[in-house]
Amino acid sequence: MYKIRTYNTISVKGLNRFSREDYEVASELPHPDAFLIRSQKLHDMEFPETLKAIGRAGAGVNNVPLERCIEQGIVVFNAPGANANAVKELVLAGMLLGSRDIYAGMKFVESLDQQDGLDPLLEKEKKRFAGTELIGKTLGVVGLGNIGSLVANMGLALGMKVIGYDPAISVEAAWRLSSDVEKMDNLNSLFGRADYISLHLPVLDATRGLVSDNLLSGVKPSLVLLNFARGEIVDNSAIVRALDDGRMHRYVSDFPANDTLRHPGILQMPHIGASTGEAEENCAIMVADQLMDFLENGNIANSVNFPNIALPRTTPVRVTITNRNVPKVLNQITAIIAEHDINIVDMLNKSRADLAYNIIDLEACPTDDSLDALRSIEEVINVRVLGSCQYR
Ligand SMILES: NC(=O)C1=CN([C@@H]2O[C@H](COP(=O)(O)OP(=O)(O)OC[C@H]3O[C@@H](n4cnc5c(N)ncnc54)[C@H](O)[C@@H]3O)[C@@H](O)[C@H]2O)C=CC1
Ligand SMILES: O=C(O)CCC(=O)C(=O)O
Repeated sequence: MYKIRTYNTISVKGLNRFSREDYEVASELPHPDAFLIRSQKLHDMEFPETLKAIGRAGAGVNNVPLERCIEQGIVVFNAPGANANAVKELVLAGMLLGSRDIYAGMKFVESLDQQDGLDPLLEKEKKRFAGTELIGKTLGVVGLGNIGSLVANMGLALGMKVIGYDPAISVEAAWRLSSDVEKMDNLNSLFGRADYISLHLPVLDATRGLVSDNLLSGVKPSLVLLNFARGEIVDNSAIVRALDDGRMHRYVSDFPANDTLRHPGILQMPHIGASTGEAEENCAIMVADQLMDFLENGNIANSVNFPNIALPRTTPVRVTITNRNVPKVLNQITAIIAEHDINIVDMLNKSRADLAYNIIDLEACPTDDSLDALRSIEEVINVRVLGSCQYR
């Protein structure tokens, strides 16, 4: 029986992927094989020894200590693209909220009491809530991955001029992106040209505090900056300074913080970019399927720290081995298996940065001695036996 410990609200459709015969799934569960999480912060948590995988039902993995997971041989999965449409649609709402004074207008209407002269009052006051249109304006998109490429294409569909910046765009994302999106190789020029800027990049050491006084020094006073990426990418004090000095128009953010609360130029939402039934389902299903294929078959898809790897099952007995990616480990592994007279029927080895991962299908169950020998190789981080001899 595999054990999945859940954190946060995970869609039932995803949880139902785990069969009741083979999986125990609960929020309070000792000795879990895997965690299934959304925004749960794991940096300060000590991991149980049994933990083999973490499934992040979403895109951003800044809540997971990736380096520690590499050291401990824990595979971290995410759900690339599964919530991208939900975020794109909320960006559209953010752009409209940033350019028309919808929110203030609605608050004004809510403040009114029943009265005889309602119509003339509305007609008199409505000029306070006038705005501008999106058509013809320039949208700058920073980060052209799953979400950014959808936002960029949406901007074109709305009749906007779209400029984009992504120094590490993937081949798939580049294919998704319309050729009408102008590629910029300089972030300062993008910030100088855009009327709307939408951020869709991950928070990394290199992107923390990226939107700073420097970038905001040359922006248009009409600028609406949208942050549905992460709060840490933006220096909030620089935003407040730019708004207070009239150097930009609005900041629309999915990441409220103490220093941005109640500012008239800041419109904030409680991190709801991915909060739609569809996105929650897509993410949970994708990650549940990935966790099951890993736990049952050792295959890895959409990992952010391990190589992606899949080998069709050729025998009922499969061993997976994670090791540090240095020369000669594979030789030692195959030599030990041969010394114990076990035939290898099929195997696959892949590496990613400092890690290597092996899937080995065997003709017979490995003996305790052979497993001890494999585990004692200095660079081996973990060894799992899958299939009919899960005795260790
Ligand atoms: N508000 C919300 O609820 C949600 C927020 N997010 C956030 O949005 C981020 C992006 O999500 P996806 O598009 O799904 O990820 P993705 O991985 O598909 O795309 C991220 C893109 O950012 C690019 N990038 C990396 N460093 C960059 C830099 N310095 N400048 C410009 N581009 C850079 C990458 O090359 C990649 O193409 C996530 O990392 C997460 O933090 C994602 C989903 C929901
Ligand atoms: O699970 C959520 O609601 C957060 C989504 C998110 O921020 C992400 O996928 O990166």
